[in-house]
Amino acid sequence: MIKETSRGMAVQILTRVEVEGAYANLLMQKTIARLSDARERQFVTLLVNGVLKHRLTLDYALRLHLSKPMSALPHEVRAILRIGAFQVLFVDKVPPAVAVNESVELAKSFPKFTGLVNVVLRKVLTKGWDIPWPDLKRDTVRYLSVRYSHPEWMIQRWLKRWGKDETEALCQTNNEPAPTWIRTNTLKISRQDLADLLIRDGITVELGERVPESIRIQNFGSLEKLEAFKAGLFTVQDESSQIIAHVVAPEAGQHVLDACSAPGGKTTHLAQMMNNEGVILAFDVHAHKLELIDQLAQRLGITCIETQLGDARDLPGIRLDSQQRVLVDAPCSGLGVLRRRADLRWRKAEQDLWDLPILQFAILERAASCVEVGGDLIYSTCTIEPEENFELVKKFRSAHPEFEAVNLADALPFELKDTRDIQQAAKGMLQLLPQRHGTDGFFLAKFHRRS
Ligand SMILES: C[S@@+](CC[C@H](N)C(=O)[O-])C[C@H]1O[C@@H](n2cnc3c(N)ncnc32)[C@H](O)[C@@H]1O
Repeated sequence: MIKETSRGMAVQILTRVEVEGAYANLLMQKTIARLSDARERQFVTLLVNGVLKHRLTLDYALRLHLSKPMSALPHEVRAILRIGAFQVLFVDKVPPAVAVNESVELAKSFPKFTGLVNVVLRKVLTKGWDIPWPDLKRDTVRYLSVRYSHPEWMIQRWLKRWGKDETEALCQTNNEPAPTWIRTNTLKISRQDLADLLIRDGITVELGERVPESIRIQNFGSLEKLEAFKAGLFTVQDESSQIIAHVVAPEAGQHVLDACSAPGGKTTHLAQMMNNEGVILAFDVHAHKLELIDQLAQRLGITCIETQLGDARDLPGIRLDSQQRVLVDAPCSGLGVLRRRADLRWRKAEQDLWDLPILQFAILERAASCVEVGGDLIYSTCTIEPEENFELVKKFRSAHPEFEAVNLADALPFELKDTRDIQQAAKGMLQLLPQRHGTDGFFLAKFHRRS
């Protein structure tokens, strides 16, 4: 049995993720709840997310000192080696010798492998980053894949689209820790007043430049414990996601449909913009996720949302031409948020980029049929792949001439600077890219139904 220390817990979580395919985030939340010390909880999170993200690089570095493949070792021993190598190579605040000794301690639960863990990690420590990488020029895909721990199929796509330098920059950004953004609940407080409250709680704040409600926060413990959180003064939402409600631009009293709404980040933002007046029909295909919307709305003091269980390809009970605004925040591959979701890169396959656009297109078409004449349709995803974004929108536009593109320069809450973005925006579309914009990868498009 592995000890219940913070490193031991990280080994348990990583083992279950690998063996059972468990979702790292959910499992981690449950497991670290057993720890009373916030710093220990943070350390487990750092180890688990770090190993998940950098797994390919770590295995490459470890394999140099192993006579057999990692797959020949018990799962727990693999996790111990990866955690040890991660601390040695990536974590400055842990002295490398401590990282190795603690890993050897853990490996004592697997006596046959204690010596191996000791020898291999000491070699990793001695070599450091002096690693013989694949040749960058001759084998660019493999180099970028093992150097930045991304699947080769992703690298191949991005290289074709953007070339080596930009692909490398994207991979680097994906490996950085994601910033935490919150959205002010403007039904209850102004952004400045909220920022002042948070500063009094010792939190570092920075007002966002793209969205008038956004605040970037640092140096916080458990957000749920803050009075401002309990009072519903804010919710956690990336700044790029906060752009969407501004582009939808609903007005108080309107009928709005949110076709894929859970867990309710954008739905509740729409409600704020409508001053909680009107009706938002919030659909989702998963009942348990609809409960999250209800809980969030309750905490934020929002009452104009009606959650409805249903497939957005059917939208049962919704009349044609009945909605003034329709949002399709589609289920997608999520390739724009790899820095935020540590294990996502290993959960996706290129096949998803064939299957998802079929679902996305069917949802978009049905949702479009609900837009009233003179109303607006907004499509968004958190991916950077053209099949789910530009190509899908192009197909939709040619099938639906009753919709015209809305120039996003007039709809966005911030000014575009890059000429490429300005040109795209004039055609009603915008692709935010982590490596260019420093945001999550996000796509949005807006169409107006002609009268
Ligand atoms: C990108 S997420 C939506 C995020 C949400 N708009 C927010 O801001 O919090 C996509 C959602 O679509 C839902 N979904 C997937 N397939 C669906 C379908 N066929 N019909 C309706 N919802 C679906 C998923 O359950 C997921 O909650």
